[in-house]
Amino acid sequence: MPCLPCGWRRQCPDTAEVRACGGLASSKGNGLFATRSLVEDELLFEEDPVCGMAMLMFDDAASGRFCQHCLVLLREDSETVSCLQECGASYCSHACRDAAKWAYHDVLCPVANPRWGEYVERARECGNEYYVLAARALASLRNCTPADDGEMWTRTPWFGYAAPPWWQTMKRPIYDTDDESDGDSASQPQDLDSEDNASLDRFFQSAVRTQTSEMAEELAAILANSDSVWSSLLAGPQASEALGRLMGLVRVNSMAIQSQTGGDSGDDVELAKGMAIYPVTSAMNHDAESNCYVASNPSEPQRCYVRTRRAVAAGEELCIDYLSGAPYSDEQRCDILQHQYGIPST
Ligand SMILES: C[S@@+](CC[C@H](N)C(=O)[O-])C[C@H]1O[C@@H](n2cnc3c(N)ncnc32)[C@H](O)[C@@H]1O
Repeated sequence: MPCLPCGWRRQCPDTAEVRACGGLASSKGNGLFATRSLVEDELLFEEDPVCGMAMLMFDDAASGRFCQHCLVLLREDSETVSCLQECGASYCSHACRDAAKWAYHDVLCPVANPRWGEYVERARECGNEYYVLAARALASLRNCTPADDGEMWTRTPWFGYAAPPWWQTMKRPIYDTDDESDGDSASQPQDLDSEDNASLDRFFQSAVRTQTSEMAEELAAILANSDSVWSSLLAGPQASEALGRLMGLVRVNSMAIQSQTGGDSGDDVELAKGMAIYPVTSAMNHDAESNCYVASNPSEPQRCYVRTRRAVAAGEELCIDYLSGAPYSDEQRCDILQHQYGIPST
């Protein structure tokens, strides 16, 4: 297979560069910095997701109505293009079908590979579409040549992206003890002390690791015939760690995307939700008082546009608000930032 440009490698625009946050901010890892002064509402750059990873979140009702690759609405009067294996996936154009096929669909098609259908079903049972995004990311590697040496993870084109083990990016669920509808409130222990909590946390993390290990084994089998150069990522005892870090990468770097291509308001608004990883945008750290924001255009839902909110000096870090526009209380925001992203409350 020819070595085609790999979307994971970050190609910065001339307005910005990725580098380590130094000094007191060094615990943030890398960040994106302005290479020159910028004016208010300046378009810094625009980009598409790496390997075209827009996807629907197990939303069967919506999935037939939106392009499976770019999430644009498939209008009744417009021509659609179907997966050549006839798995039911529809696309808005040949370009989208080809892009999906190149990135992941020729190996991750439930007709070409029935084990893939089973994997998606398991991901759905786990209520976790990150497993699907992680699989797409791994499948996309077959188009990339590994860097020269080092252990396999350091040779991936996403080496350098934040990738905590994903069991560190989630909080043990707390079930609603007020909800008596399931009659199970007696099983919810009240007044746990810190030792009980720590023990339940350990139990939860170990269950997540076991689940990840099973999914890694399944994914290794699915990719076995297509992904030989990279198969060692999911081989041996390190397999669950590798998938766990990839899941963590997906969890802390993906952005919600939304397609809204019906009427402006009322019942005829069509909504589809997806997630995607943007190579350069994913280098941007969070700031509640951010100097930049991410905009999108409903007719091109997967493309993101990063713009300044205010004038920015050369050398200043460029940040976005990770939870911008989300209807969370201050307490919920702190909780999500801390548990999902590992960002301490200020
Ligand atoms: C999308 S990545 C941002 C780029 C990342 N710093 C890197 O090195 O690739 C999100 C991760 O960056 C770190 N991060 C982002 N904003 C932060 C902040 N305000 N304070 C501390 N860490 C932050 C957290 O580890 C978070 O999970």
